[in-house]
Amino acid sequence: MDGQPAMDAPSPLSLPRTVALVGLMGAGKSAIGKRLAARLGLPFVDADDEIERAAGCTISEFFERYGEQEFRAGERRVIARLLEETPRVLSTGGGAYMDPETRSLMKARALTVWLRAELDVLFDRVKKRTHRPLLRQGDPKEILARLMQQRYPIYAEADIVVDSTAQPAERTTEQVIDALRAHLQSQTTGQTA
Ligand SMILES: Nc1ncnc2c1ncn2[C@@H]1O[C@H](COP(=O)(O)OP(=O)(O)O)[C@@H](O)[C@H]1O
Ligand SMILES: O=C(O)C1=C[C@@H](OP(=O)(O)O)[C@@H](O)[C@H](O)C1
Ligand SMILES: [Mg+2]
Repeated sequence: MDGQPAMDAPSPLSLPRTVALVGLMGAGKSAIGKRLAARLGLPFVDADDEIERAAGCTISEFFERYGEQEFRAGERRVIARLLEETPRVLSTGGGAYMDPETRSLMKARALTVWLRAELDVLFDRVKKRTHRPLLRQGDPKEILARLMQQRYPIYAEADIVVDSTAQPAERTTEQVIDALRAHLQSQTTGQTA
């Protein structure tokens, strides 16, 4: 049996669609997405990186030069393009799923996973970073709390919800894989996840 998987080893996941991570700033979409892609042997793409590449400037510069509305339009175009590619792991920016057009495209073309996190966890992860323009418009913790109120009911429309807690990122990645497996299983057996 050398080189054979153990009898109880889970089978590799076969993903019919791109897995798109949604959630608030600091939820770990970028960090978990990268690990998830490596674990699943899939390409990884971060929509924010693609926007920066396409625009030739940082997200902060984009916001300064053109404003949030233009950013959402660029984000919409970039995500639409990425969703035409073969299945992969796609980390979106926190506002992407709030855009009705982007959201309906993601619902149609991707398996969406909401990384849900509590305020203190989010704040702890974002407080030392300065590259998120929305968090520089006032007190970052208050902004996050307000965005939680506005966005959590919408993020809840995602196919799968996984709690992103103050545990090692590898553990959260495992939980996403388990949740994906359960969801795909329920789809084939006709149960609800
Ligand atoms: N358990 C964890 N899950 C996800 N990120 C974590 C975790 N622990 C620490 N971090 C760190 O928190 C930050 C999360 O930010 P990021 O992945 O950019 O979030 P998002 O893309 O959702 O805004 C990263 O610097 C990451 O390394
Ligand atoms: O929540 C948002 O509206 C945003 C989140 C950011 O991405 P992360 O969620 O990856 O930080 C980035 O897209 C931009 O600063 C706007
Ligand atoms: Mg990110």
